[in-house]
Amino acid sequence: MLRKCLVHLKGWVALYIILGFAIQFLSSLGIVVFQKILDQAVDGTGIREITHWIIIYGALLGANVILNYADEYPGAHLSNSITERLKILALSKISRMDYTAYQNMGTGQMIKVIENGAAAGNSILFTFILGTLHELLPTILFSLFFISYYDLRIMLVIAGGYVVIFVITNVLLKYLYRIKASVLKEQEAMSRYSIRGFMELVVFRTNKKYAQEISRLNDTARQIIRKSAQLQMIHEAFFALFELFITVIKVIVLLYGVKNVISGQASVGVMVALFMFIEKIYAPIAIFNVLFVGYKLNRVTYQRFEEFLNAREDANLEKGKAVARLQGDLEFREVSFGYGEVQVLDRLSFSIARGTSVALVGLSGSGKSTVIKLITGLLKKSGGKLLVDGTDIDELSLNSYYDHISYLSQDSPIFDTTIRGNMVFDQEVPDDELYAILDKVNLKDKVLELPEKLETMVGERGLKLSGGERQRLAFARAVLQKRNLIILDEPVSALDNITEKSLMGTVFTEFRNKTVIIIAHRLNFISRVDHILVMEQGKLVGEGDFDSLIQGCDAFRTLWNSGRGQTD
Ligand SMILES: Nc1ncnc2c1ncn2[C@@H]1O[C@H](COP(=O)(O)OP(=O)(O)OP(=O)(O)O)[C@@H](O)[C@H]1O
Repeated sequence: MLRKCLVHLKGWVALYIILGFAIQFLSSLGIVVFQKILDQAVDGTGIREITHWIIIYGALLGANVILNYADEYPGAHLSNSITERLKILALSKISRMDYTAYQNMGTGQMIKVIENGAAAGNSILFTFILGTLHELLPTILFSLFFISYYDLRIMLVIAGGYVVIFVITNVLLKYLYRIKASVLKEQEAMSRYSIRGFMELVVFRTNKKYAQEISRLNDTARQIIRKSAQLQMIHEAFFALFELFITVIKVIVLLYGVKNVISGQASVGVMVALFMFIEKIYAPIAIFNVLFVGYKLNRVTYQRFEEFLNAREDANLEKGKAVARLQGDLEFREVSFGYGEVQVLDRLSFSIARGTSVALVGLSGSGKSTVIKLITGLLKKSGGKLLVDGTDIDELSLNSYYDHISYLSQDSPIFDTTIRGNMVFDQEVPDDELYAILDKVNLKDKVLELPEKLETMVGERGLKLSGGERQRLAFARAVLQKRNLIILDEPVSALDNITEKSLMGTVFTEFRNKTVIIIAHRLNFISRVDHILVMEQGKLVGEGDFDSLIQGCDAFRTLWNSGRGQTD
């Protein structure tokens, strides 16, 4: 994935590296020119000759300033592109991900894995790989080259010392990995605990859950802080170790340098230049060591992101027979489904004829939503056949199937855009038509009252609307879509009885001759549907119209008499 990112940005990468080499070459050349100026001054060369070199020195420094400034642009472009690209990759992964893999991961944990992973990916590519190629490598190469030009032995000692430190680093790294992996796990747990608290203020406040969650977070945070401090100290130890090594080299160079200057074997300029190169080489080698440790640790984080990117995908989204037209005939033939070992549906069989309205009823946990998720292709059956217009759903391309269905779930059926955007996405539909539909779902007056009317932004998950208004707006979208299969998963749970009655009236007129599948706990409108399926513990225990079920199905009668079906 990271390689793909680099290839995608190859032009910028090449420019960034070339600029890095140019900057370091000019800067090293500057030191050599400085050494010449110093030695000529000590030797008593004429001022005209020296001025000539000083102008060259100034020009080199000036050119370097300009290149350094120009270098900022590709740097900023690359660092931002990498993070954003990885986040886009993550969202596009979710668009293809198998639904059960998505459920298993959990939103809070997934967000942390993505955030950490994108940041780690950026550190690996930009900070480590590109940072090494752009700055560290040219600095080290040019410095070693020029040091060897003055004294080959010093160059060899520095290069050898570096190898020793690098080996020690690698040994210590194994210990660091373990701490890092456990910090990551704690961070993901923290995100998992906190994300619902951030998102669902009302539920948490009224259930007085915040105190418990905050105490849980406190424990986790303490672990993270302790382990992160440990990590930081070990990390910094690499830097300190190398600094110590370079200090020894500097003392040795000073000792020999002063001796050679006194005996006339070396010039002051050469000694100063050597010191400048050692200073120059010290920082990148130490930084490389730290970056290398950072890189190895980031790989641990990135691996978790990669596991997410490699999560199972829904093979049916694109592959399979394209659905050009959907009539809306559905048939479950001995369909079974389970979550792991737990069997939820057991050889379920029923048919839904095109153009009919069907209600799925049953006690909580009886398997209604599971049936809907199988019909929408989110869950995959473990046995039997689920036929859509005579073809098994596993053979259909789901993305083409979705062009023909309207699905309204009970929670957040709204997107963070305008009222218009929620109804039509990006289609052009005249305002008159939109208001006519809003009228049908009892939302026209509300929208006309808003200062920005159809252009009003509804907020994240439609939070600026009431629950019932959100559901009615989602209904307006379904009416406008004019699809042949309409799936309504608890569509009226947030509505009062009067609005519910009027909206269900709209359903039966607007969706006449379409296949409509409704899940509902409240059975107020149940006598109006063509067919009712009664579920109990993953099995069908009755089906028929209202009258026949009231007379012949105990489970249905119990549900009806339990008060759910009584209109106020
Ligand atoms: N992700 C899951 N992992 C494991 N079991 C699950 C999962 N989702 C649902 N179940 C189980 O599957 C069974 C059927 O659940 P389902 O959501 O289909 O019921 P339902 O009839 O729609 O319930 P409700 O009316 O409460 O929404 C339940 O026993 C539930 O505990």
